[in-house]
Amino acid sequence: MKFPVRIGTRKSVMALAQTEDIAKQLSAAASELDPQIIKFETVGDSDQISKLLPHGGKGGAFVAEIRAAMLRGELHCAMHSLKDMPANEETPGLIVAATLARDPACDSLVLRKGLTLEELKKSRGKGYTIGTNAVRRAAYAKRLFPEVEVIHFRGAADSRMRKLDNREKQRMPDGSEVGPADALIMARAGIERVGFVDRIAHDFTPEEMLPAAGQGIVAVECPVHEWKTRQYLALIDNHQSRLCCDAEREVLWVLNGHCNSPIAAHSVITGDEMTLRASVLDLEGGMFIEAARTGPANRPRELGRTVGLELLDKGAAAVIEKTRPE
Ligand SMILES: NCc1[nH]cc(CCC(=O)O)c1CC(=O)O
Repeated sequence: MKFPVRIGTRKSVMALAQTEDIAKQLSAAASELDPQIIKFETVGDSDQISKLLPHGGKGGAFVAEIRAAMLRGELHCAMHSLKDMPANEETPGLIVAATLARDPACDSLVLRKGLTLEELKKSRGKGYTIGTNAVRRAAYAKRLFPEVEVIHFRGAADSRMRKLDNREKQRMPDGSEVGPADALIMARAGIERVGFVDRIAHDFTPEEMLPAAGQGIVAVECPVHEWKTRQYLALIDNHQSRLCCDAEREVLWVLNGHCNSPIAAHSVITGDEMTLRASVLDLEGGMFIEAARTGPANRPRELGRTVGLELLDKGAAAVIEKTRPE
């Protein structure tokens, strides 16, 4: 007897690769399972021009429609990039039932053909454009290449690559155009999942660019009452990922971040200790508030709370409020 498991996902190349990974891990963990991938086109995907805010930010744009389908009982579970899941609002009735083993958490630099990292460094970015829509990446990019122009650039990972290579401009919400981009900053995990690893010119170290909370972790969300599904998902839950997830998301929770908050949080486990670093950046990249602590790896929320409170002590709330969408 086969048990169907209906897994909801967005239908971008990256999202499908992540969902196929879940399906493969479930089949390997329990041969009686028959994972089925149910594809959704979300507002966040179909509208590639607007900033995400009109759709309720990342959480609203990408996560809400699939969550609603789960709550209606149409799905057993759903794939999310943990990074895209808001941490400052709970969805009653849903739980993160599995976090897969983490892929690299770092951000990477991708360059158009003909441009080298040396040239970008030597020029301090002068005369070049870097495409990203993340305030965090923009702020770090400005610190690394002070004279670079950061331009709004969004779309699925594979379509960003195509726009870079074809030297396409990016249309803006008000009808104007920016670009083309000379370089992009994207998550290494996403680049790997869409098959463009050979285009990576540089992996940023955590000192150069601290990743977003949850970056590189695929999460499976599930209705709390789906006991059978939860039991199966427990088989593919990775303990270390879960600890990092809890620590990094606690920082977001303490800071009451919003979808556009310039917050970074990244944890590393060594033996039975965890080191958690987090930062809050102001929009122009002029101000970096940072905190780092090491503590027992099996107390991730305590560590997250300590680091979050230290950031607040150092003035993080004012910076976060400044960037809050109207
Ligand atoms: N916002 C889109 C998104 N959500 C998760 C990833 C990367 C993969 C991951 O962090 O698991 C990306 C693309 C990017 O940030 O470049």
